[in-house]
Amino acid sequence: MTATILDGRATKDAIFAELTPRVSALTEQGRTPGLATVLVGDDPGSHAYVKMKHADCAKVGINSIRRDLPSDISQEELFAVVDELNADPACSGYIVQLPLPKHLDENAVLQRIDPAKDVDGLAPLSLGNLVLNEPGFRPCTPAGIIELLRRYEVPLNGAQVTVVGRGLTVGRTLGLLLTRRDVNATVTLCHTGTRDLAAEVRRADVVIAAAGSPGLITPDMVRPGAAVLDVGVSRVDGKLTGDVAPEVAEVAGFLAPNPGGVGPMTRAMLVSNVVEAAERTVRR
Ligand SMILES: Nc1nc2c(c(=O)[nH]1)N[C@@H](CN(C=O)c1ccc(C(=O)N[C@@H](CCC(=O)O)C(=O)O)cc1)CN2
Repeated sequence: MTATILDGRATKDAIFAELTPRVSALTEQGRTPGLATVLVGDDPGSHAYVKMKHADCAKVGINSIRRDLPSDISQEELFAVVDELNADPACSGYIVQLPLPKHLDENAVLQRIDPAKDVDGLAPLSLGNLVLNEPGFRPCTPAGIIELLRRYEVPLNGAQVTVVGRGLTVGRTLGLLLTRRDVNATVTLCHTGTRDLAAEVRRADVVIAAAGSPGLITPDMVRPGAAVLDVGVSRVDGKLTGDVAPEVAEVAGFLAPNPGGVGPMTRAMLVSNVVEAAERTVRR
């Protein structure tokens, strides 16, 4: 068996094609959406992601604003940038690229983002809305994973999903989205304290690997026919390496590779959230 590839790049392009007329309609009304990014420091991965986000904006006709800041910026100086973007009418929404340098309080920064502009869905109010099942922006990677599975018709209703990794941007928030009534999956959230990871992965219909541990998921751990999504990011000898061993493609029914799977979907969901933020904004 060779897995059907869950092609995140093609799916992102399809989503962009759906979003472009909505952006054009806003532009005709003088309400072109604007995405701002806040990038602190010189981490090459973060720089690459931010560059891709601005290229995406250009593709669909969204304005972009960049705030690239030095790694020794103080908390107060960073707050001032956040406050400026909260007040800027040209900015429909913005993201603070994570992780931030260790001396900065990430949670305090996320807390300061205007919830109406939180297109990353990672600020406390957005996370609270997710827990309470209230409308609001959803975190981009979990939303992208569910959208990718939906478009390839991988069943989630009643499915056993094993998520590996409990980070904020993927595992923790994905568990909340997958267990909503409208998705209805049963979720096992694994982490470094999980006693028998292989057993948890083996009983899954869908495996989402987001541990950042190269080659962690091996073919013997995967139930034949299962859907496997590789979200882990590590650099091995300068090369992007995922959590899923390449041989898993011979056992899985569906595979979201890394790169080319969930990463582009994260960006598609971000652009979608920016368009929604601009549509919600009442003209002054
Ligand atoms: N504020 C946030 N910070 C981070 C998030 C996030 O959702 N919000 N998630 C990750 C990084 N991330 C988004 O910022 C991200 C990861 C991957 C990709 C992507 O398109 N990857 C490509 C390949 C990239 C490469 O070759 O290096 C792919 O998978 O095909 C986009 C965005 C952490 N920080």
